[in-house]
Formats: sequence, C-alpha cells, structure tokens
Amino acid sequence: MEADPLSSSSSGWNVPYKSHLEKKKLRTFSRFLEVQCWKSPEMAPLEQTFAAVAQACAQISRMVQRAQTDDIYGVATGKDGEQLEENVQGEVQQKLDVVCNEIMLRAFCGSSDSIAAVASEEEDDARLCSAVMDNQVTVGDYVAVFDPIDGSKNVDSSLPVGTIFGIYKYKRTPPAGTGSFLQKGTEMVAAGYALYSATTVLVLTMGNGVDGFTLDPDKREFFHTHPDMRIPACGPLVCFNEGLFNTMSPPIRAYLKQVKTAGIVKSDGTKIAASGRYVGALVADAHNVLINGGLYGYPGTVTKPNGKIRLMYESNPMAMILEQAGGAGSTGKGRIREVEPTEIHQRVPTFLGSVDNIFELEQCVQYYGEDDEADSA
Ligand SMILES: O=P(O)(O)OC[C@H]1O[C@](O)(COP(=O)(O)O)[C@@H](O)[C@@H]1O
Repeated sequence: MEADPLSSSSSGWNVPYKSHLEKKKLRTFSRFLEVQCWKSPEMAPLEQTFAAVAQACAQISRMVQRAQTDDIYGVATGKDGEQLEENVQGEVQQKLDVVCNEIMLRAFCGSSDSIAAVASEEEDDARLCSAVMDNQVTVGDYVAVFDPIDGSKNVDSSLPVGTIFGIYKYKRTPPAGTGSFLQKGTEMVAAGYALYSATTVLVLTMGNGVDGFTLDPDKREFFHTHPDMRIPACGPLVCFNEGLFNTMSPPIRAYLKQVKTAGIVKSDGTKIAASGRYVGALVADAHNVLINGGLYGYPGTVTKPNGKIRLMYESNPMAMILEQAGGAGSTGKGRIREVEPTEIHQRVPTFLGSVDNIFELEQCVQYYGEDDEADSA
C-alpha cells in the first residue's frame, strides 16, 4: 500500500501532519442560500435554482478533470459518429461543450419551476424550459443565460476554464421568445461564475454584494470561503491578448503603451507598475482581477470590431459581479450594462476591473478618439 504522504516527513522538510490539516469551520453554500433568501425574500423563488447550478458546477468541475482520461475529449459527434456542424459562433463544438451544456440546461430547467426559458452560448436560439424538459406547460418568472464552458480551448493544455450565468425576470410582453431575453444588463437580478482551476470557485451576486465559495473535493460541496468580495480600487494586472495589439484601435494601443511605460495612475495621483497576465479564459482573467485589482480587456479589432466577448451571457454577468464588488464593466465608452441588446449572441468590447483602471482606460479612449492615426498612439 502507498504511504500516506502526510503521515511522515521522509523528505526532511517539515510537512504538516494530517491532524494539522483539519477542515476549516465554514458555512455551506446551501446554508448561505437559506440565510440570504430569508433576508431577501424576493430571491427565495431562485433558491433551488442556485443550489442546482452549484451542483452542476461541481459536476462540470469533475468533467473537466476527467477530460483527458475519459471519452469526453475532442470534437463532438452525432449519433452516427459524424462530426457536428459549427455552432452559431462559427466554432466546432467539443464533446465537453455538449455535455456541460446539457448539465446546465437541466440545472436551470429541471430543478424547480422558476426558470421559464434559457439561452446558451452553445445553442442557436433561446429555448423554453418546457421544451428542454419535454413538459407541456411553460411556467416560471425568470429566464437564464449561460456559457457552460468559457475558454474551452484551454482544456487541451490543462489550463483553467469557467462557467458563466445570469438571470433576468421573464418579460412576458411581446415579442415573445428571444425578445424576453433582450434586456439590458442593468435588469439582471443575479449573476455568477464558476472557475475550474487550482481550486474550483463559485462566485455569486444576487444584487447585494458578491460572495465566493470553494468546492471541497472530499465533500463535493461548496463552502463560503470569500464573504463580501471587494475588488481593490486600483490594481497592477493588465490582462489583454497583446498578440492582437496591431489590430486594436489607436486609443486602446495608446492605453496599453501608457500603462506599460508610465504605470497605472491611482485616484490620488500616485502610480503603480503594470503587471501583464493572460490566461485566455474570461472567467480566469476576471477572477484574477477581482482578487488582485487591475483590468481585463477584450477590445474591438480590425476583423472583430465588437471584440469576441458575448454581451448577454459573458460581459453582462461579469460586469454585474465586478460592479457589485466595487469595480466596473465598460465598453471603453460607457457602462456595459447600459448596452441595449439586439440579439442573443451579440458581441461587445469588454473591459472589466478596478474603478481607477477603468477610468484611465475610458479617459484614453476619450482623449485619443477612435479615428486617430495609429502612429499618434
Ligand atoms: O484567444 P483569444 O482571442 O485571446 O480569446 C480568448 C477569449 O475568448 C474566450 O475564450 C471566449 O470564448 P469561448 O467561450 O468560445 O471559449 C474568453 O473566455 C477569452 O477571454
């Protein structure tokens, strides 16, 4: 039998004994939900939904860890083994995308009758929960939007990925269907994400602050490890895909040059040095920014004038979380959550981060303007 690595210190290092690694006394996610829904009764209809989404994220966490060893890796195929067509994003779906989409669909539609309809990054159109679950009647006062696996390409190289979701009130006024989803981010009542990384973390806002929970891999349950999360007012992180630098607009290039050469300006006028980071999964980069302060950015480029990040199920939920934690979410010219949506899969230039960092970026965009020559940057 293999020796317990924590039972002795054969390496000579002072390895802590098992008895020193006792569990912290932390509140469970379900207990947190119970208390929050008692304090804010308007959230009570969503209690079961949040609980089911947390369970779904725990399941996805396990799927992600098994992606390389089990048959859930690679391109998705149909019943007869044929490769599926590209999805509405022009991307070939991976098996993991398909499986995780199904898990999230069932969490939202199968856990209670609170959610009436869902829209996913992985599906062309929004769907009624009655259609998802094969029921007859559509009930529910809310609609949910989600990206089941954000940054799925990262799985190939064992890097972090995430899940993002947001919930709106169901507007039953015409136009029906997709129209019920086309609400500004300011209308969102709750948002969250799960990050599958060194630890699996679930971050949630119900519009009254932000709380974070860590998945205990032994108990398969989330625990309240990050109460009342607050983003620093200013931070050093600069998270952009700088490989795209030459395709970005002059003001964004000017901003990047400025923070790298002159540092980041704090509200008291002092400066801090910039520190570049880029995981390539929005959830991972934005979580890093939430914890340490700074700015995540995916601006428009020559080939993608609105950038790559999807307004409804990526930018808006993340912007709500950042704002609720004391930060900001901007298009470079204004608040992301004020953007009027016109379609479910639309993209929007996305900047998420600390207020001082976002302020400096918006100042640059205003000062240099969109039409300036590249060399003036
Ligand atoms: O590889 P790029 O162009 O830097 O794109 C990375 C960005 O694309 C995203 O992965 C979104 O795309 P997916 O949801 O399709 O994976 C973001 O999470 C990430 O910030």
